[in-house]
Amino acid sequence: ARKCVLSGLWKNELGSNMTISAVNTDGGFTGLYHTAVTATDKHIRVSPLKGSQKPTNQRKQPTFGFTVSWTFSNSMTVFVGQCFMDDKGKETLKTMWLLREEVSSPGADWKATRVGTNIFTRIK
Ligand SMILES: O=C1C=CC(=NNc2ccccc2C(=O)O)C=C1
Repeated sequence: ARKCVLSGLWKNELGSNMTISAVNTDGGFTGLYHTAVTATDKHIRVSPLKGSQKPTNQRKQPTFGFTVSWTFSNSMTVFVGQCFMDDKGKETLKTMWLLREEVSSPGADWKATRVGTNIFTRIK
């Protein structure tokens, strides 16, 4: 199939894994994000994710967004990107993210959000 599908198991260049459930008819999906980032020494590093993608009946390489609510910190990350498929059928999720940390006061708001890129490739 020439369609790039979000459901399944993915890993990013940090070594984090994410599992995305079946995408429902309105493009919604949920999943679990297992971070490789040792942000804290806590062992629980699986966090829930929720997102949506553009339907693939019209699109072959849909855009999507999802939010990870980290279970081990007061931070939140939103990812936005597109699902690409190369001519060999290999799928890649090219994303940018915003990581919002909880800060103690509005005066610290300026330093609360980080931005970056992540590339996810399919596992198995
Ligand atoms: O409280 C925190 C601090 C750092 C975090 N880094 N993980 C990420 C941040 C952005 C993109 C990917 C990841 C990842 O874990 O793969 C997560 C929660």
